[in-house]
Amino acid sequence: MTRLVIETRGLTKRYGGRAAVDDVDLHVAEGARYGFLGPNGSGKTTMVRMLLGLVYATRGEISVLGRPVPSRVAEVLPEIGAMVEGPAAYPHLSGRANLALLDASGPRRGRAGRRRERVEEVLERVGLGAVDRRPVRTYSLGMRQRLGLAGALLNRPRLLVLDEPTNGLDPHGIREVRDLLVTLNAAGTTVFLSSHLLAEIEALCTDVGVVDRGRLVLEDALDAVRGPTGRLVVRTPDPEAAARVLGRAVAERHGDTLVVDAAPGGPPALARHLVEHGVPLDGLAEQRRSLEDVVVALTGPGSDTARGARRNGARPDPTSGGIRR
Ligand SMILES: Nc1ncnc2c1ncn2[C@@H]1O[C@H](COP(=O)(O)OP(=O)(O)OP(=O)(O)O)[C@@H](O)[C@H]1O
Repeated sequence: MTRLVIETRGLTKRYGGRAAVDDVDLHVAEGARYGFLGPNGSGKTTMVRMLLGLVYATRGEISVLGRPVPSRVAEVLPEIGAMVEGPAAYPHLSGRANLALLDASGPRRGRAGRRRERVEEVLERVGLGAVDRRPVRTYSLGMRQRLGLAGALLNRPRLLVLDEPTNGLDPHGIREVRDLLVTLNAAGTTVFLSSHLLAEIEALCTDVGVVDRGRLVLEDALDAVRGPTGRLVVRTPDPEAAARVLGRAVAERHGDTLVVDAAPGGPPALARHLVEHGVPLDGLAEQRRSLEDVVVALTGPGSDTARGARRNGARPDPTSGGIRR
């Protein structure tokens, strides 16, 4: 049985009459890269803060690394690396000096030399090693974000809990953070991150939880969410000929790409049929549902989650179902 490193039951946080987090049962398996997806204001930060014992729930239970939170949160914090809502740092000190302070205030032990090594190591890991001794007030937002991530790594944590870790990063920085999280995860760290970017979760995560106005509307493995649509995607330098040969089986056409209703025999039979009729092929693949389609289907096209997902860079892709023109 898979071990859960985060589990909540009926977790609810009310501010006045309004539920910021509403009756959420969350399940984060050990070894996962879990994306908690929702638009601004859907309750992500509140959830992250409750997991870390920074905000108390109105109702419900939380277990992190097998211990109840908040009652035994002090036991688990040394095993967690966290970054919540724009990392705080002393602006007049360098990134190094900030990390050294953080390290000294943490549970880590060791001689001064070892502590210095630890700081250098995490600075290198997040790509700030070359940033010399500039004060943090001269850092860009992306650099501050990396510094926060470096702080989260000091513990060599078993679990990383990150609230919008790529906020403020340029595409290059986003890719670097993604690669870093994949590397850490491959070495055994479970990653829980919140994001309002559907494309980011699709690119990085193994599991997804979708939150809409405080409620968890979907939780599953991304592979399961992105199941086959029953159609095939054909790429060909001669789409006219392919369209003639395939006739009514063609459901959609976009440039050199055709989306075709699957026939008995699947991709091999279709490839044979096309080649026998002289249609050259560049590619043939099963079409899979996109996370965007699933989110829209669950929350409605006008929902905050669906709109936010589209606004924030989910690109139409014919290899995924639901291309819209
Ligand atoms: N301390 C607070 N007092 C009152 N309302 C709050 C408080 N913190 C959050 N809320 C409300 O709870 C809801 C969820 O906020 P939360 O910050 O958790 O969402 P979020 O998904 O993290 O959004 P964002 O990405 O904008 O931070 C919002 O309506 C917010 O206004």
